[in-house]
Amino acid sequence: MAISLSCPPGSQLERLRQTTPLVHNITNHVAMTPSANTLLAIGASPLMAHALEEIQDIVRVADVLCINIGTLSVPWIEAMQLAAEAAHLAGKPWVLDPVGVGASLLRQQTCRVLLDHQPSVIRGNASEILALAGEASQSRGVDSGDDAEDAIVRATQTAISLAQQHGCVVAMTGLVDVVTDGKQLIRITGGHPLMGRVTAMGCALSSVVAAFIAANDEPLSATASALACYAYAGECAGYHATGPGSFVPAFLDTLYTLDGETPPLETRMEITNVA
Ligand SMILES: Nc1ncnc2c1ncn2[C@@H]1O[C@H](COP(=O)(O)OP(=O)(O)O)[C@@H](O)[C@H]1O
Ligand SMILES: Cc1ncsc1CCOP(=O)(O)O
Ligand SMILES: [Mg+2]
Repeated sequence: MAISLSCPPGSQLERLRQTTPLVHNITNHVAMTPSANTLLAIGASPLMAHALEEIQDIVRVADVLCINIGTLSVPWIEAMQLAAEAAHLAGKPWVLDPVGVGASLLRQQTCRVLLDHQPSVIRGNASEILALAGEASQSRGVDSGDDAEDAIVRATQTAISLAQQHGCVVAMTGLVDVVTDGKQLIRITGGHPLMGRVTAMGCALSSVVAAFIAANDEPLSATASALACYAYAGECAGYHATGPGSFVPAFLDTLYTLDGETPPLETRMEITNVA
């Protein structure tokens, strides 16, 4: 059953721009600069910080936290745990990006502990969503190997179960994106294959999701809006680009010029009830 969003996506982007949320990122070495540039382009304020000694101060001052496990080390894991706990206790929203969780035991154990601190949103590709739930996946390092139609169908069910189990929103991205809170499922179309040929596009998206949920009250529709903006910008940039090199500046420029008048992002969304 298709229903309309309670809050039009254009106004969610507008609220982001009006409030300029401060997004605290504990992210990987690859994604730091791309994520900061992406947040600035869309209208949020990035802050990268991972020192254990300052992590609670940073959580206190930031509007939202995004934890990305892409390049783990033990001191960073301690900081991630402390940050997630502090955010949860302070009632601040936080996003988990389980980069390459199927690739190592360390990543799996880290995610298990982080999940105890109740993320608001989990954002990953299909292989990461399957691996996070302890299911078999064709994980290929940080890239998804579960892009075939049957794998996506299975991973979508897993995303719904994960959302129900952890009481959070799960965003699973790829050729098609799905967002669920375990009750509703929103399918978002758009984007461009070049998005898979540039590193840290998913990581930066997780940070953008964080900015949207900080600026808006309802995490399910805020996450869907973030994904719809991203998909729209990716599609436009892909149209103008001749390859991954020219895609990146075109993508940042499109995010920067998105506004409330941008063609109906809600037309990219199809909503169904699942529970
Ligand atoms: N083949 C594709 N066609 C359209 N959009 C894509 C494609 N692959 C990835 N994307 C988009 O790229 C962004 C990052 O998603 P994804 O590649 O799944 O993340 P990750 O980089 O973490 O694996 C999402 O907005 C997603 O919709
Ligand atoms: C290549 C790589 N290796 C460790 S983290 C990382 C970046 C992954 O970025 P994304 O998940 O957005 O593709
Ligand atoms: Mg990723």
